[in-house]
Amino acid sequence: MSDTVRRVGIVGIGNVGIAAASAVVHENIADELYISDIDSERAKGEAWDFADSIELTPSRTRVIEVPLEGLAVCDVILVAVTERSQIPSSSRLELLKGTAAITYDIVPKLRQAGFKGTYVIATNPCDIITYLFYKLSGLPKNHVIGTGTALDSMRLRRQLSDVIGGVDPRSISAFMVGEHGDSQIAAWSHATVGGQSLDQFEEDNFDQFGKIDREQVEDAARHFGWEIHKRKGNTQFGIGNELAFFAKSILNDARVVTAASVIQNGEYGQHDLAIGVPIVLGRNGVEKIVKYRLSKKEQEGFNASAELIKGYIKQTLEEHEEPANN
Ligand SMILES: NC(=O)C1=CN([C@@H]2O[C@H](COP(=O)(O)OP(=O)(O)OC[C@H]3O[C@@H](n4cnc5c(N)ncnc54)[C@H](O)[C@@H]3O)[C@@H](O)[C@H]2O)C=CC1
Ligand SMILES: CC(=O)C(=O)O
Repeated sequence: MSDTVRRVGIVGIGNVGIAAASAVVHENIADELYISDIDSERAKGEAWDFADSIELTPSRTRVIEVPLEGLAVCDVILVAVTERSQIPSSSRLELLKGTAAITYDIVPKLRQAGFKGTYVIATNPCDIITYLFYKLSGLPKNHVIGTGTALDSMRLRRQLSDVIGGVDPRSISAFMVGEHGDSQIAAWSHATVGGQSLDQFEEDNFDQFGKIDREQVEDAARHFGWEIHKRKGNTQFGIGNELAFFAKSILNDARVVTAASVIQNGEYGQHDLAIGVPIVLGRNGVEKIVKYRLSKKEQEGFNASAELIKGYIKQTLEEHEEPANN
């Protein structure tokens, strides 16, 4: 990582990419922001539009449009590619064919161009695409990170906040784990409010808030993305800010605990896949996977989610396997 100039890259400068770019610029996360899109003219237009606003931003982040290989100089590359305006009708998994093809195209090129930094991937289906980035990039496990259930976890804390009297979601520690998709589950066994276990908080405040309908809260968090999708055709600000937060945490060596989709080494009994779990995020990317002792029911849900991801990974690898060279 460069000590002086902080360089962040974004590949795919559509709804999500542009929201991430805006957060990077307005939070002074990078000195230089490199943006790249297959539609290079559009990306150039976005870069020039940012240049127009520089007097009014807290930083002087230079936004520069580059060809894909130009991203290789970055410390962190945020990934928000997809076939333009492809809207899944019921599951993020519907995007896999298109986004896997883009992944197989761009990652070897960036590898060839010498990228040695950290990838942060939002592209859906996030866990499977993250795994493909790991396989194709030649980078160590800790340098390939999917946003995974980070956004879902923010949704969970906000939904929970709503039913416990508006406690600031930042004072709540609660994570969704598993697939960034329908099979994700809430790790209720490890949820805390101001450091107090959620169980104890619920008991102490029963008179005021009654019993927390955990199923309803979890379901609302799991499906909230679709509620937004139904109304505006995409989600962008939650994930755009999340991507910028990941970049900031890496560049500042924040060592913050967040959910993310990362390659597993058996921490949750699973190997050789990317899946959402809590991690410590810092200069080295995944500094540590935080090992929860999930309840039996949670572990079963997590395992089912992992099996689903592994099935799609296997299928995708088979589809892209080079024919045997006889
Ligand atoms: N992980 C998460 O929590 C979230 C993930 N997403 C995902 O983020 C991705 C992006 O979504 P949107 O920005 O709404 O899509 P979009 O269609 O607005 O933008 C995608 C951009 O990728 C570009 N692109 C396509 N192929 C490319 C290539 N080979 N090289 C460079 N650029 C390429 C397109 O030209 C387009 O500008 C989707 O996969 C979406 O499902 C969206 C919201 C939340
Ligand atoms: C689109 C998506 O993955 C989300 O908003 O959760």
